[in-house]
Amino acid sequence: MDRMNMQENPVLGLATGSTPEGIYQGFIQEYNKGKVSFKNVTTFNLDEYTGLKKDDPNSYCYFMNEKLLRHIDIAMERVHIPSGTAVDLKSECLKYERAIERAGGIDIQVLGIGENGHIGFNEPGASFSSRTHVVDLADSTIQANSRFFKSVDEVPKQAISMGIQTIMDSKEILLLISGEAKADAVAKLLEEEVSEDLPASILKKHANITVIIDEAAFKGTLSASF
Ligand SMILES: O=P(O)(O)OC[C@H]1O[C@](O)(CO)[C@@H](O)[C@@H]1O
Repeated sequence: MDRMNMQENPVLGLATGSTPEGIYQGFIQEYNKGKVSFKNVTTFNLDEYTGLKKDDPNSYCYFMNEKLLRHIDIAMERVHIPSGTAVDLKSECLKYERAIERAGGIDIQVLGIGENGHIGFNEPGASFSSRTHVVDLADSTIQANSRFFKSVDEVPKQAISMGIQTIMDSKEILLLISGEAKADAVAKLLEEEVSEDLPASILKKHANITVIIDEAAFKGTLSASF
């Protein structure tokens, strides 16, 4: 928050999922206290399901509005979330990359991690050189995210996601890891080499990353070496 205040026009990369909700609550609290304004903040979200309309309660657009955007003074024209209902998804991805470039790149990217080590929706096997693209969701991701849907069959099978290179181009990354369900991914991160089989492993090569992890996700592995 302090660093955000220091910059005149910060560009924030935002994530969805349960993990960053506390940060968004913090933003809203600081805004309500009059300590921070989001008027000059530009945001880019990591990803969006394909096929869900913006007002679908399971879309990431809806999530962002509910959890953060409608509570603060951000200018909606500065908010960027890929459109999962665009007629031409490929050109939507290109448009998104260009918009990030035009904004001068992402200053701080807030990031979570999937149970299978995905970042954004870049599943195991995704190329480290990928840019914003349409992805097929892994079965394990569909299962994990089915908790938000009425049934697993309703979970979209595809999404638009910033690519791994897009994420790595962020000037700074804040990686948040919470809960026992992430413990295996964390153990692999600590033990295994950097490999496309574990998308989050590339983060070890980022020059400016902060990791905040809770005890449950850490599961007693006390010799982290990022
Ligand atoms: O924080 P959660 O709900 O475990 O989500 C894990 C990750 O999966 C995604 O939702 C997929 O986009 C990430 O953005 C998120 O960090």
